[in-house]
Amino acid sequence: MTLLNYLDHRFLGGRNVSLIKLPFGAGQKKAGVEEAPEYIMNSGVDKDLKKLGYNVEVVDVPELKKAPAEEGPSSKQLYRPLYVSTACQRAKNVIAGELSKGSAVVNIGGDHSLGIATVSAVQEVHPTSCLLWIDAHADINTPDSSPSGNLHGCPVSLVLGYAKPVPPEFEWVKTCIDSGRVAYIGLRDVDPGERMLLRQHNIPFFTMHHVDKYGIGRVVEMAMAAINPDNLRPTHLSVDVDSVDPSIVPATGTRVKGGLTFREIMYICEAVAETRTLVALDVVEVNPLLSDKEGCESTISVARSVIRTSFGLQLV
Ligand SMILES: NC(=[NH2+])NCCC[C@H](N)C(=O)O
Ligand SMILES: [Mn+2]
Ligand SMILES: [Mn+2]
Repeated sequence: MTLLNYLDHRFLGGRNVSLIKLPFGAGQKKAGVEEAPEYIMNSGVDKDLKKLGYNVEVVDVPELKKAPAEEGPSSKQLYRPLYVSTACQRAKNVIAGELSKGSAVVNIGGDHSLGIATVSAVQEVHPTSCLLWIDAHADINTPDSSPSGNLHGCPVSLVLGYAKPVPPEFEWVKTCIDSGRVAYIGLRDVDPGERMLLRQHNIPFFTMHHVDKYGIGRVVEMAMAAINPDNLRPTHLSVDVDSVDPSIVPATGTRVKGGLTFREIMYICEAVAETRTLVALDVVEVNPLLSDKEGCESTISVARSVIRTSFGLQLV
């Protein structure tokens, strides 16, 4: 009997994974999310991946912690647009560099404004890839529709080209993906402007209501059928840990009740691993300062499990 090796990737020749530490948190206002890469790395994710047979490279981008001297005026009511833009431009270059070597990347945030960088980099190197966004939130506010001014609520609108006019700080961001290659799972806190965009552009989204109604198996099947039929596209999986229920992921800045169970998030990662199309994984919004020791450990262990499972832990 021959088994398909779990390392047989459809798009990548080698078995190289770059773990990229992105200590950045100015896409929102709570301190601590920039400390997460250190905590997540210390949980042993590099050893996990080595055990699975990968060559692992750890890349740090420590300069993301340094804010520009002056924020400068912005036309919009955005929080720290210059800092977010500068950091994302830097992160994008580092991520694209790793992807260009033929490696898969794990982008360890940091807050979800880094999605501007991760999607830009993935689409530059793998221009046909699809994006599966796992989140309680849609993060598709435009600078105008954003209720908070926090850019971690806006990355998807920027890469889809929906932010009009584009704030001057983000003119470098290309419209690099189209609505037919983006799907969401886990939504349960969507702003009115976001709902309008999702409907207007026909973006497939599966809320927690759909997860309850159809079960996670059908939901993942429908989401992948919409954006990656027949696994012909590389996959970018962007996991905001607040997609998971706050009872097991309390250390995050925008908790919303009624999230994915541990098995449901693992199922998503397993199903993506099984496609052998994963080129990039984001793990964002862990904030170790927002919970007690136990809550923090639980959150980090979920982040660690997301990484090793997406890279094939359960595959035989
Ligand atoms: N990546 C996140 N946790 N995003 C939360 C976004 C919350 C809200 N929709 C906003 O725009 O501010
Ligand atoms: Mn979120
Ligand atoms: Mn998010």
